[in-house]
Amino acid sequence: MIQQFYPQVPHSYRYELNKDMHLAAAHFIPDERAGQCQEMHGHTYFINLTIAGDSLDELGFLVNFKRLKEIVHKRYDHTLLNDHAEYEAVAPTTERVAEQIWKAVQQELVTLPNKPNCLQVVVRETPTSYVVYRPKAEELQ
Ligand SMILES: Nc1nc2c(c(=O)[nH]1)N=C([C@H](O)[C@H](O)COP(=O)(O)OP(=O)(O)OP(=O)(O)O)CN2
Ligand SMILES: [Zn+2]
Repeated sequence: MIQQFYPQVPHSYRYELNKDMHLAAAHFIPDERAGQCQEMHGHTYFINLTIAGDSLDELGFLVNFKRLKEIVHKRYDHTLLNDHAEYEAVAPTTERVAEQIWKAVQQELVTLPNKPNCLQVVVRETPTSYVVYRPKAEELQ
């Protein structure tokens, strides 16, 4: 079980859902300024998604927890992040990973009739390092 305190996102939506997950992935930062991180190495990434909205679907879900896991975990678990198309031009830093996860999740949410939004993505790369990604208001539906 994943237990961690996360930063809160201020909002006025009626419902807020949080989904934790973790996945194993390798990466490297192809720049000599990255030091040791230039070498391929692995992490267990811990991810938290915050989804919010004012309406639920016919099942009473903001969005199915299982679908959120599929979008992120299925795509990245046991992969080399650098191999993914989204990291062809930019390195898979924790910041970029959080941003790409937000894009993938929000892309799904805009297809839902109840129109939830992903307000925050937290990606923990190591026990001492994590990133919080929050979209701009104009990127939300
Ligand atoms: N802003 C960023 N800085 C660093 C990133 C990153 O994605 N964004 N990534 C790395 C490395 O990939 C590394 O895996 C993580 O670095 P770090 O947290 O320094 O890892 P340590 O376990 O060595 O941390 P300690 O707190 O010193 O034990 C580097 N920087
Ligand atoms: Zn790393």
